[in-house]
Amino acid sequence: MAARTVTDPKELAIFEVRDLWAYYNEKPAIRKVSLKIPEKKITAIMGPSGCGKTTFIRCLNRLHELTPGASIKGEILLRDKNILEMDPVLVRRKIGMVFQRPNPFPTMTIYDNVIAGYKLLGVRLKREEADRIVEEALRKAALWDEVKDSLHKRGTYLSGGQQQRLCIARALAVKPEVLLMDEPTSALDPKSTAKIEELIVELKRSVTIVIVTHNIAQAGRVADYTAFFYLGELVEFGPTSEIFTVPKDPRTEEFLKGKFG
Ligand SMILES: Nc1ncnc2c1ncn2[C@@H]1O[C@H](COP(=O)(O)OP(=O)(O)OP(=O)(O)O)[C@@H](O)[C@H]1O
Repeated sequence: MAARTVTDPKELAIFEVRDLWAYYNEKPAIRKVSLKIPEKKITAIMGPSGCGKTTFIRCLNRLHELTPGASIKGEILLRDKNILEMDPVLVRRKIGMVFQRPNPFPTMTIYDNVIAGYKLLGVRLKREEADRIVEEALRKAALWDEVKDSLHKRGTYLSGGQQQRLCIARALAVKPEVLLMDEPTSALDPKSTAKIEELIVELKRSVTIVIVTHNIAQAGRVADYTAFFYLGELVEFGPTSEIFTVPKDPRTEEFLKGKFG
């Protein structure tokens, strides 16, 4: 069945994915996916376990190809430039990622975690500049007030929810154009989850967000657009309000009713 890929024509697409295939040892996990991801919006990638959600977003910042035996075919245009032909380090600077489990660098302080991206890129920052970047990123991640007096303590001293916001600050510090989030709240309690969801909605003013979520209610709460994947294919894509109320494909409807995975 053909995928429905509707976005409001007034929305600017930051990504245009064309005929994307992604493989593990020649076995396809993503099959001929085409979609446009709108800029400064939140797009949720939804679907049952194993349908290719994580593989798909890992293609968007070229992490997929780091898996042994993995390969990609197709085009991923970031503002008309194919990222598959760009320097992967530059791609990952423009397209940040936050993972399922908070993963601050355990031996580093909160401060050093936030500017770790610059160190990895070999960029030397003056003290005042580093201070400014750290404060700005922690404020954007809604963590500044909680940590401003303990910047030189280790990141791992924070609670799980705070650690995840620290990881968001670390990703934001290098000023990405897109933030990919792979089930960012699945390891968190409801209160920390609510705080991160609030933050995600706030962040779309400055950055495009693509979020993988198992949680249908979460997609409904935060996402402007939703893509539904099944067995590596994009089944349906459109404004969340439409996908949730009038899904065009029976597989989307079944999923939304909780009938599988
Ligand atoms: N490193 C790997 N090597 C081989 N196959 C893999 C690897 N990672 C994922 N796969 C396979 O690719 C397919 C898509 O997996 P992926 O993790 O992208 O799905 P997902 O929708 O994110 O799943 P989940 O919701 O369970 O996290 C699955 O069939 C999975 O078994």
